[in-house]
Amino acid sequence: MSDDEVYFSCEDEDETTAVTADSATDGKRKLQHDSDEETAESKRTKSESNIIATPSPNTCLANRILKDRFQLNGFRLEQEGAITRLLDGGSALVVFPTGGGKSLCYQVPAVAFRYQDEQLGRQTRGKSGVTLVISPLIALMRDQVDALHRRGVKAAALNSSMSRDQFLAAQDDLRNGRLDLIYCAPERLNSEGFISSLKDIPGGIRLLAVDEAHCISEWGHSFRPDYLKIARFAKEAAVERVVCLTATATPKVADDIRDAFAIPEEGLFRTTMYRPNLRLLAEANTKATDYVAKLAIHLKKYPGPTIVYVTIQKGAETLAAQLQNLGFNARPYHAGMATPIRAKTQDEFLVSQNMIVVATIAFGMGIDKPDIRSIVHFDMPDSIESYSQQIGRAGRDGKPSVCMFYLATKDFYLRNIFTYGDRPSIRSLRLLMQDICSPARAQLKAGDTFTLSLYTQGQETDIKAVVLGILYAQMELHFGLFRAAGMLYSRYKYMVKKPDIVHSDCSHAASVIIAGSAKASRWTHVALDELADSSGIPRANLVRKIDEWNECDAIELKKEGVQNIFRLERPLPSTPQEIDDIVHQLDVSMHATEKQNLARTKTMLSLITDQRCFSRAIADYFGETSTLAQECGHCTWCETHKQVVLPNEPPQPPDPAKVKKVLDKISIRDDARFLAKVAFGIKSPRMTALKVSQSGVFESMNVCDFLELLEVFTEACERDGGGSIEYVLHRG
Ligand SMILES: Nc1ncnc2c1ncn2[C@@H]1O[C@H](COP(=O)(O)OP(=O)(O)OP(=O)(O)O)[C@@H](O)[C@H]1O
Repeated sequence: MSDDEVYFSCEDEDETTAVTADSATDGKRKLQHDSDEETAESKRTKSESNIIATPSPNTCLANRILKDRFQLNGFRLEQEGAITRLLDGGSALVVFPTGGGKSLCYQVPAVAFRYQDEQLGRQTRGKSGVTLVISPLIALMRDQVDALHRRGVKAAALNSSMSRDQFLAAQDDLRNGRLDLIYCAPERLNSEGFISSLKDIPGGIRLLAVDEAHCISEWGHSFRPDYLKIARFAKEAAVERVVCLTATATPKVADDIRDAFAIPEEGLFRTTMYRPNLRLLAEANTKATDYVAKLAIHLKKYPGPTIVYVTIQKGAETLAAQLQNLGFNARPYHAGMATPIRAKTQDEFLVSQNMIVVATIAFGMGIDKPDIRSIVHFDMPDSIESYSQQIGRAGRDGKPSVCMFYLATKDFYLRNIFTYGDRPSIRSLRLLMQDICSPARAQLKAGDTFTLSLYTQGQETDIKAVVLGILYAQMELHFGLFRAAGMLYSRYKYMVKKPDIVHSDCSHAASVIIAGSAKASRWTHVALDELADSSGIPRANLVRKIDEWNECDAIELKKEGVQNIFRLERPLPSTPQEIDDIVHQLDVSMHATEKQNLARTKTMLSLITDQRCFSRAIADYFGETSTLAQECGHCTWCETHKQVVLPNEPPQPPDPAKVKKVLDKISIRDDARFLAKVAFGIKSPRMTALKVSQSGVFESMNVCDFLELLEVFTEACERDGGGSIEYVLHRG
């Protein structure tokens, strides 16, 4: 089908055009900021469509595109409302469960803008702008782009898995207005180059679609700091309208998303998570239980395609092997496995009638298999959000399916490893701030840039990469210290493939590079910073020259040593007091995150152990005002009216002999949290450097409560004069 084969078959085409002109002008060229006029307008549209059966012109256009371009017969529940709102110029928050059809909510408008513009004579061809989709999942981007191409929609993704040629072609298409949709990961918004290239798109960004939008909220279960920058970007790039999409948003998270993107209340489109065909079962087991034997009985009783969720990669491998030994067609799946093996497992699962995938959370996103008959939680998920998303993968064909949750006290150990492992010690935060605010950087002014390797800094300060990312986002967004401006590579090396091009290049940059490079046996190494300093040619010009050779295939290029670039918004803090203030505030915020994660585990536990219907509890958690009865009739509570009780297996108090052994083996006294992590079994960069795992004391006190360990080791550090300060989290 060609571009132009989407026709308007509304009964009255003239009216279509006339009303479209009205509504589209309202939302033109700006983010909708909850103006009274627009609120009234969209309310009127909603209530009118209830009274009169005639759909609005934009609804007509959306339906036509759905049918002609996507070959689908009609919209599901709230899709039409959300898409119409976007085409009317408003922004929206779409909360549909997994598989609910969120993607169409931006794909249909992305195709529609051109037709809207042509109808209105508003834009000339190729200047209808683009829909920018921010998605964290590269595999999902690829699948969606392929599916859109099959439907004749012009879409591309910009991501690290693409070849250079694909990347350049996509950028060229984008610059020249040949794309309806462009996908990228949130991290790309850290690149000043990418952001400035978006400014030149003919017609601008008509719609910004933010997938997995719950990641923007610090209350969400998977907060990602780069998401906070998307809202700032939306304002600065004069994005016309925004659609945020998520499968899980509590009322608090939904409010956060709406606040960040100025989406008024009527822009929220939520459908229920409730699935009448899912039986939600749970049982609690004691330490003495043979969990694998129990699982085997369950899997025999409920055959069919099954996903068994576990928390850690090793757990997936071990359990899959145990099930194979028992004769099941079981396979592991986790992010640590090679991509071709993962792809094979996924492909086989999609067509299998009896396969069991033992997986970490890495499995499931984008899997749209209708006949998954069973989901098992062998370990406790991190939140109700994750639980509901995972059970939502069962029974999409509407047939009865079973979800089993095995609860045990061992689950808390793993959850605590994540929760406590993510909190850096005061020592780490202090080292971080001292490194950032080094005397050399104290000379820099607002607008100047500095570079550093986050990898090296993480190692030196003993902070995990993901946590470092959160801390940097806070320094950027809460303290306004600097902005991430992109990345550069500290080491370049090349092999000449077309000597005629390289050696006949008589530009100044080329001769400086050729003269200043050092040839080893295979590769020629270029020390760019030194060359830039000695030649006076800006580094960027040297990089451009090397990239130019690479783009015309004259060289094979390798870039190494990633450095992050930051542009200062104001001079960095220089006095110890200023630095200490920031350290303290960062610690307070990390403490709050720790508390939130503990509360999330507790809420997950209550869902299973309270005396109430599981389905009702999930609906209440997400603030659904659905018509679901007080009891669903098909969960463990409704079926038995017996409470699932967690066995009373409390942690053991720290054994002084074991504490002494840790202190004997590890001489560190400036970081009590580090010692508690060693004893509990939480890895950290400093531990790897000191080879602590070979000391015989790593994980030696994993039966204890982490906070009790922290108290004991804090006392030991104070006694031994290490001066470790830790704010111990109070219970309750
Ligand atoms: N109106 C519709 N009619 C028929 N099929 C639809 C409709 N809307 C979506 N679908 C189909 O439903 C499936 C799931 O859609 P989609 O991938 O957009 O869901 P999603 O909400 O993004 O799910 P996830 O949260 O898992 O990413 C797709 O195969 C899609 O083609």
